Amino acid sequence: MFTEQAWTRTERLQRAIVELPFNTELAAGTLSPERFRFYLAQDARYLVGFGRALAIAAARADDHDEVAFFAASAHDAVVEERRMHQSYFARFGMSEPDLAAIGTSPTCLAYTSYLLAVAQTGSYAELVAALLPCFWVYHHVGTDILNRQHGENPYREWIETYADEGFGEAVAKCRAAADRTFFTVDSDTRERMFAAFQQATEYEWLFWDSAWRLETWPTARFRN
Ligand SMILES: Cc1ncc(CO)c(N)n1
Repeated sequence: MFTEQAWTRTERLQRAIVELPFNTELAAGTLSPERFRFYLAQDARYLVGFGRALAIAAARADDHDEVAFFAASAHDAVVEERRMHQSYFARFGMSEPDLAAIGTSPTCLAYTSYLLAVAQTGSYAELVAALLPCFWVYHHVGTDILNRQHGENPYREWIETYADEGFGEAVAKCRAAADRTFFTVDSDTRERMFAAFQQATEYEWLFWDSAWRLETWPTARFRN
């Protein structure tokens, strides 16, 4: 099976993700609103890129269930992006100008560019492997954080979205697509699938870490 092996190969990284300051403070409810707002701004942009990569996966899938799964997920990513705009941005006191003032971070641009590059120039197998951590790592983090909850947490709704059973079903479908595809490809492509899974998981680590650091472009000071 691809998915079990891919998880085992990234086990240390998966543990490091759950233990990142961003996630431990999110779990404790002590994360600063500034860091969460920065994260929301980056994630809204990420979700559009992710949605596009999912739509390409839908177009390239050679299995009809996978066409339906990736097309529905593309829809959900963009709908989720809009929901974030409408509810979270209002709740966390973000206006459109505030959002525009937070530039797309190097990590956000790198992650979405990576997914779109694999979508355009990689194989379908590699693309499925690159998309899987976006579902699986999020669900893993969401579930882990939910299990650590006792009492009030201002970030509870965000936590529940990703710990949700519906999101868990998406993880199962994406895993099934990756495992099915793995059996149909040669050994070189299989290695590329493991590498893509690792790469995307590293980007997941970077995404939370960069939100924690309020990451900006060192070159921003040269802009007019
Ligand atoms: C960075 C990132 N990865 C995965 C998800 C899950 O959709 C998300 N919202 N953001």
